[in-house]
This record gives sequence, C-alpha cells and structure tokens, in this order.
Amino acid sequence: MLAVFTQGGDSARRMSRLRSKIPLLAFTPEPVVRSQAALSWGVETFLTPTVKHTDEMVRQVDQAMLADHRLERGDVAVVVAGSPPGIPGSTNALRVHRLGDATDGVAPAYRDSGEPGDIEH
Ligand SMILES: Nc1ncnc2c1ncn2[C@@H]1O[C@H](COP(=O)(O)OP(=O)(O)OP(=O)(O)O)[C@@H](O)[C@H]1O
Ligand SMILES: CC(=O)C(=O)O
Repeated sequence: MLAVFTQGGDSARRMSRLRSKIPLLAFTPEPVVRSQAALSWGVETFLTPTVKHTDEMVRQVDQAMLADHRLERGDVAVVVAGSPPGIPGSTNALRVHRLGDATDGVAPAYRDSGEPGDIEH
C-alpha cells in the first residue's frame, strides 16, 4: 500500500500516472483536492486534518488502515510526503512504515504526536 500526502493534488496525480499494481491512497486536508484526486486513476482518497509533523501523518495512515481492518498490524506501507509538512510543492520524502507503530506508540516521537483528529473516508 502506498500513501501520498498532498495539499495541491499534484503528488497524487503523479503517483496515479505510474499505474502501480499496489493500492494508492491519497491523504489531503483540502476537500476540493480530495474530490479532484478521487477522479484520478486508481486513487482512493481520505480527508485528513492538517498536521505539523510527518509522525502525525503515519499515525493517520495507521488509523485509516487499522480502523477498517484493511490491513493488519505489522503490514508495511510506503508513505510519500513533504517533510516538514505544510508547504505545497515540497514533496521530498519516502518512508517505509510498519502499520501500528504510530498508534501503538513504539517510539517516543509517536507518543508525543497526540491525537490528530478525525479522518474522513
Ligand atoms: N494533512 C497534511 N498536513 C500538512 N501538510 C500536508 C498534509 N497533506 C499534505 N501535506 C503537505 O503537502 C505537500 C505536498 O503537497 P502537493 O501535493 O501540493 O505537493 P506537490 O504535488 O509537490 O505540489 P504542487 O501542487 O505545488 O506542484 C507536502 O509538503 C506534504 O507534506
Ligand atoms: C514521508 C515521511 O513520513 C517522512 O518524511 O518521515
């Protein structure tokens, strides 16, 4: 599973163009971008709160995937984002994340990152 965090939508469009065989999920804080991204090939969209740290992004991925039992703890997700978050056009990071690590708080940074709010699918 590949999760892309996008503010303007370009990153989601670029990932969609690759026609990957693995599921592509786009997370955005912008309702309009969410609607546009949903029209791109193979993209499933999630509306998320704006975050300040990439650790909060992976927490959102954990919440979205584990709540629906879409994936299991220990499954691996690839997360593409801009680090630090909040600057459109700054996508520059790829992280391999083990699902559950953020919501389980396996590292101190995850325990500090708090509740990001609701994710709307
Ligand atoms: N929920 C969020 N909270 C904070 N920042 C976010 C969130 N979702 C995405 N971002 C940030 O948005 C940026 C990527 O947005 P975008 O998709 O617009 O980039 P891009 O495609 O490179 O830009 P552009 O559309 O300007 O060409 C990254 O810095 C990413 O961290
Ligand atoms: C992409 C991401 O989650 C990071 O920069 O850590």
